[in-house]
Amino acid sequence: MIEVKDLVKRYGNHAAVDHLSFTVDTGKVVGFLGPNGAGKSTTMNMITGYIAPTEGTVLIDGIDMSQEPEKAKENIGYLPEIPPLYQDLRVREYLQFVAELKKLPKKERNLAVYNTMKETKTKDVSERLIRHLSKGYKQRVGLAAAMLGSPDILILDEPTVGLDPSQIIEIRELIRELSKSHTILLSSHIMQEISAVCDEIIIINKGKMIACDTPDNLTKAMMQSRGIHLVIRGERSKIKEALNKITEIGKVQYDETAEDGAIDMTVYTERDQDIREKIFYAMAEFDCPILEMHLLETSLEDAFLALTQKEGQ
Ligand SMILES: Nc1ncnc2c1ncn2[C@@H]1O[C@H](COP(=O)(O)OP(=O)(O)OP(=O)(O)O)[C@@H](O)[C@H]1O
Repeated sequence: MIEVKDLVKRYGNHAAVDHLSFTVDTGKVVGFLGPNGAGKSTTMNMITGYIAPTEGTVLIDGIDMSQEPEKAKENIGYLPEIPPLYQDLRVREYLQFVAELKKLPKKERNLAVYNTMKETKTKDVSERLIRHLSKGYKQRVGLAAAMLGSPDILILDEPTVGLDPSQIIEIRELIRELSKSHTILLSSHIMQEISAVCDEIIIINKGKMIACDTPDNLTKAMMQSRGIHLVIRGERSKIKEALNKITEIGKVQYDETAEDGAIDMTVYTERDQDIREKIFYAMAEFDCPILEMHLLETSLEDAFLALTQKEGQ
């Protein structure tokens, strides 16, 4: 479990992280989302004990990172945005070296390296020089290094940045697999990325938390209005009269005529309300058959942009 309480990091007068508090419960995969410069890496560096906070505390399974850093770090595997790989080492050599750094007992190292290579599917490249690996494989090796020592908590900073679409899918699948046995905090600036694998999403901007919820709830909560697209046969005046009966409707946007004698439009409700049945009965009362009706869903990407743009202005 990760507990972040009132965390602040100042560089001069600039607060890169500004009173941030959140919890990542054991076994959960939490996405840490924000635009470039939002403070994600700075926060992760404080959680993993790489930099000290200006204010606030980080508890890893109840152990205070600033009071007992060695003990707190024992249970964390960290994949920084740019993994510090030694380009001139072979994959197995590098992982052996990391195992030594992590003070794994000598007789356990070979098996630990073998197991992490198996889990991260890097066995095939174990004897290759790191400099000759593709970006996707380098990321896997970074992940393997983070996993050595079997930490329960994995902190992954933008693990798919710079990868091509097929490599992104592979890393995403790997994270999904790891999520079965780890607590994971994963950062990204791409909403789609995070919603695919996370139980919960924390959105930060300018060092502050602006939202924290499940991907679904976040989408719902962020929908300021819900659109319903309609194609209705009938006179415009009659349709307008019918719609006037539905008090929840905020705005009606008429589009091009869909087909002869039919009106194509989008109606918006002010809140997250489903008025499809009301539309059905109102149109039936005015003898205006509904030819088409469907909800326009707000995507998580839209919600994220709306949030960060609003905050960023
Ligand atoms: N060592 C530093 N000295 C001064 N300012 C810094 C330092 N490290 C980070 N910052 C500033 O703190 C803010 C947050 O940076 P951070 O790298 O944490 O953002 P991020 O969300 O990880 O962004 P990105 O996705 O671009 O890596 C930025 O404005 C950055 O310029």
